[in-house]
Amino acid sequence: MIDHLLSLQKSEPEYYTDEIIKGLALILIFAGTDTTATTIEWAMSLLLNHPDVLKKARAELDTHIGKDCLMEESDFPKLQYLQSIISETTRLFPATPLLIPHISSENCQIGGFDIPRGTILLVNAWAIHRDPKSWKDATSFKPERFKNEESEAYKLLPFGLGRRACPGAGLANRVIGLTLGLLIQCYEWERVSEKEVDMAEGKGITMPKLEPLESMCKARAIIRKVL
Ligand code: HEM
Repeated sequence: MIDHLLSLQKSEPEYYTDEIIKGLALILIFAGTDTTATTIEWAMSLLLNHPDVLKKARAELDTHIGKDCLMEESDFPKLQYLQSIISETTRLFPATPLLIPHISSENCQIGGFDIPRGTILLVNAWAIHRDPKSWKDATSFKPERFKNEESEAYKLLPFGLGRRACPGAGLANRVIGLTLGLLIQCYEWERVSEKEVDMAEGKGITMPKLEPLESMCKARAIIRKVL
């Protein structure tokens, strides 16, 4: 990307200044790292509290990828349950729960409220994702609800919607899917004690866990085969 921007700098130096290029690189790092890492941590925490789901995800990987090679991006279409786990994690714990503030460009009405032009608007994705009017058993972790993607996935908005939606959604899904899939494929995971992992939320632009996740893992046989 930087290579491309530097070549644009040659043809349009007044727009593609070093500062603009630095800004673009920084926003991608800033918007893309913490959000992705936080989502993986929430997903692992949910899996540790739901060993049945973890077992089902591992079985899916063992069935469709096998025990001799590591999953790759091209395997995603075969791993529907893994995708459902990611969707259900971003439903319950959207990394940016209030998305990013927007300003109304015209006078408008939202949900019966008159909104003057220039008003700062926040979308509470966290509350929308847990609204019992939209979701059955709204606060429970049930990846199965996304089995028929068409019926439920359209109600999710962890990446925002429309023209200003997250341009990194595709990359994030691939990085989360690959990381989570490989963690499940390569290790047996367990909680550090009988006690469930604390799912309390901390504060921040991205929503961290209040207590960082601690867990135990044991390498599976596949590690010896592939490394
Ligand atoms: C789980 C991971 C991620 C989540 C939950 C997430 C979520 C979001 C949300 C909610 C927005 C604002 C959308 C709105 O206001 O309507 C946004 C914007 C943005 N995201 Fe992401 N994001 C993630 C990963 C990434 C990655 C990997 C990148 C790039 C490498 C990225 C780059 C951006 C950028 C540049 C914007 C600003 C877009 C604009 O203002 O037009 N994000 N993201």
